[in-house]
Order: sequence, then C-alpha cells, then structure tokens
Amino acid sequence: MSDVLELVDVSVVRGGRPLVDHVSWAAEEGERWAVLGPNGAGKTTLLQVASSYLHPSTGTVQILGEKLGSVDVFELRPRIGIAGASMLDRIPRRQTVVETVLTAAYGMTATWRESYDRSDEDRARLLLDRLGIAHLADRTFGTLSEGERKRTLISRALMTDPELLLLDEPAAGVDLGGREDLMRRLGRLAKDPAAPSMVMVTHHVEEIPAGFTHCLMINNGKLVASGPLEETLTSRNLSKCFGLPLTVERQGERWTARGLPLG
Ligand SMILES: Nc1ncnc2c1ncn2[C@@H]1O[C@H](COP(=O)(O)OP(=O)(O)OP(=O)(O)O)[C@@H](O)[C@H]1O
Repeated sequence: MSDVLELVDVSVVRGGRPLVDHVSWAAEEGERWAVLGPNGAGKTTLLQVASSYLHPSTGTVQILGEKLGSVDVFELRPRIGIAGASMLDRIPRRQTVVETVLTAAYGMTATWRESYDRSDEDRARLLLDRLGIAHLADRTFGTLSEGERKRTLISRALMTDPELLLLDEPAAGVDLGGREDLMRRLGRLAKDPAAPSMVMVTHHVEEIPAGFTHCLMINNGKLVASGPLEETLTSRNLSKCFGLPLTVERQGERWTARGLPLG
C-alpha cells in the first residue's frame, strides 16, 4: 500500500495562532477517514492542506506521493476531488446542475463553451444518478436546496475519477431522510474497492458512513487521536476531543454518541 497523505509535524499559523498545531498523519491507499472535531478545531484547515490549496507554515506534506512545495500543484489537483462549502461561491447560480458537474472534467467551475463531449455528459448524468439527483440535472444550481447542492458537489468531485476524495461536512444541513440516503450512497462508494481513498470532515459520529475504516480527531488544532475506527473512536477519545463526557456506541456498521446525563 502506498501513502495517499503523509503529514509530518504540520502547523498552520495565522496571526501568531496555530490553527493546526504539530499534526502528523498518514493515510494509505484504500483507507476511508473521518475527521472529527468541534467547531473551530482546524478540520477545514487540515483539509485545505490535504487538498494542496494551503501550504503549512512548518512541517512537510506529501499528497499522492508528491511533496508539497516541490510538485506542480496544477498537475496534482486534478487527481484530488473536493466537495466543500468553499466551492459554493465559485459555482454560478444560473449554471445547470449537469454543467456544474461536467465542468470539473475541464478543470473549470463555470461553463465557457457551448458543447461538451457526449461521453463526459453521460458520465456527469451517471454520477448525478449515483448521488440520487438525476432528476435535477437540468435545473439551475441556484435553485437547489442545501442538501441537493451538496450532492451536486460530490458528483462534481467524482467527475475526474480522482485518486483522493475530500468531503467537508457532506451531511451538514441535510434532513434525517436525506442524511440516511446520503449515508447509504457514501457507504456504497466507501466499500467499492475501485473508489478513491476518502477523507470526510464531520461533527457527528452518526455521519460516518458504513465502510469507513479510520478516524482522526482534532481539537484546538492539536491531534487528539488517529487510527483504525474500532480502536480510535472510543468514548474516552471522543470526550477528550469534544471537551465533555460522551459515550459512543457502534450499532452495526454505524456509530452513535450522546452526552452523559448531568450528575
Ligand atoms: N485566515 C485565518 N486567519 C485567522 N484565523 C483563521 C483563519 N482561517 C481560519 N481561522 C480560524 O482557525 C480556526 C480553525 O478553523 P477551521 O475552519 O479549520 O475549523 P473547523 O474545525 O473546520 O471548524 P467548523 O467545524 O466550525 O467548520 C477557527 O478558529 C477559525 O476562526
């Protein structure tokens, strides 16, 4: 197995404050990682580093075997699919859903031509179908609900057949039925050996799809724990990560957590 991500002693400092504080993390091919932590913990910052959009202040980063700082990021980025809120501002509201997915194949966020290869369009529609929103393909992006936008961005991130898929809170703002449907679809992807390595940021253990193998917990920029889910996602680590007493349970292939009642 080869390393998909290798961060060694990485810090990101802004205004004299470490947003990510001496974090080391290695993720290997085929692994599916959940990144957990409270608001402001540094999860998105870590994901920005993992996507090559942010260089650390100190430490070294290797992504898909390429060292950040030595590699041409414009060659590396097409190998990484990213779905997160930071993309939302870059998608024109009047662009159709299928165009929004399709433009990823051309390294763009907005349409700039009249026609696309038929095979690309077929693939974009297939991906929308896999995410359960084929019926929205010809709607404009600006008319979608939050959950529908998230699914569009995941379809878009998969369009280039990336080796690494980074998802930032894919289920945030999604209703219970929508979340469970999304969990099924992400679970199917996670279990597919041909699917890319995956890293998903979330606040909730309930949002870890079946098939995920590892987790990393971060609080205040610092690594709390990382490793295989079974060993790492414990009540003790989760309580430390979120700063209050929590119990976590595995239920089949999924997880639940709740706070302990006040004494
Ligand atoms: N450019 C910046 N300059 C200063 N502080 C920043 C900058 N970007 C982010 N931060 C701060 O860094 C901390 C970590 O932010 P980050 O977005 O990585 O957290 P997060 O774990 O993803 O949070 P959330 O769960 O709320 O999305 C936050 O306190 C945020 O306010």
